[in-house]
Amino acid sequence: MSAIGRIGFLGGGKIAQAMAKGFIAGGLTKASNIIASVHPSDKVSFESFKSLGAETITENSPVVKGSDVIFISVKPAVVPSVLEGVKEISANKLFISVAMGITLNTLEGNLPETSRVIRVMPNTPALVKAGCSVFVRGAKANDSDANITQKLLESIGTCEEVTENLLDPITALSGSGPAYVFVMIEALADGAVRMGIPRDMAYRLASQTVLGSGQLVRDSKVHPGQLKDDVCSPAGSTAAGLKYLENNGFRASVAGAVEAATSRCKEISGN
Ligand SMILES: NC(=O)C1=CN([C@@H]2O[C@H](COP(=O)(O)OP(=O)(O)OC[C@H]3O[C@@H](n4cnc5c(N)ncnc54)[C@H](O)[C@@H]3O)[C@@H](O)[C@H]2O)C=CC1
Ligand SMILES: O=C(O)[C@@H]1CCC=N1
Repeated sequence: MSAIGRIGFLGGGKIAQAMAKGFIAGGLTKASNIIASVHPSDKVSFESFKSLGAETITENSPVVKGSDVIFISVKPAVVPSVLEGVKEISANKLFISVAMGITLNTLEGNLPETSRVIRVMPNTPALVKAGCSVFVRGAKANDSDANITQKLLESIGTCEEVTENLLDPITALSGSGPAYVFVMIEALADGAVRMGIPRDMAYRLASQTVLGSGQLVRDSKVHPGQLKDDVCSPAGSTAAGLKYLENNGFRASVAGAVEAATSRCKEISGN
């Protein structure tokens, strides 16, 4: 058994698979230390999770009973009923919820008083150990729980502790953000294909460009506006491309997506 102990997932869908695969690939734990439950009708995530080599079942209780750390990775709407079903066996357990918009208050209110809860917002690049996660401690979570959470999340990318009031906009930024970036990569490639570049080469160059640009912002700590200016030669092609983006509301669209996604999180959380 790894130092982390057995890891359970209530819900074995996309994000659970990304995290579990990252934990295994990062050497943090073995597939044999992981167990997940899925909805009995969900053959797709049953097969996908099972293919990681981890035990995959259609009941929630064995996941809680047999795990030291239990991820809550079902859709927000079913979190209360799933917790209701395992409440009796959840005393003194550590739960880590990734459910969008489900507050610590709701999570703790649906579990026994002695359960410890941490809220996390991960993202799917965890699959390739390039995830971006944040976490918030619940009232009963102790330093050891925070350390375990940090260790788990750092094995699949970056991780920082935040306060709960930031979780909805963080969900909209880094939780949902990969989807915005994938659309951008697809759009870059579509434009390139129209200009005669082969499709596979277009994806390769577009994805490396996004990866390198993110890395440059992160590692150089230079303001992104300055880095943008550095690409724009006077009267050059980039300035022409940027003018097109500005005329078509690119900045407002991207910023607006973060605002719209935050509003949706707030609808779910009732804030
Ligand atoms: N997909 C993503 O990029 C991210 C998702 N999240 C959060 O993760 C949670 C899951 O999202 P996804 O993985 O995208 O959804 P998904 O639809 O891929 O997975 C949901 C999983 O829950 C299972 N499930 C449904 N009802 C169940 C029940 N009663 N008992 C046990 N398992 C049950 C399903 O079989 C499936 O395995 C959501 O709360 C979402 O807000 C958080 C961060 C990123
Ligand atoms: O779309 C969603 O609801 C979840 C939350 C963050 C990413 N996916």
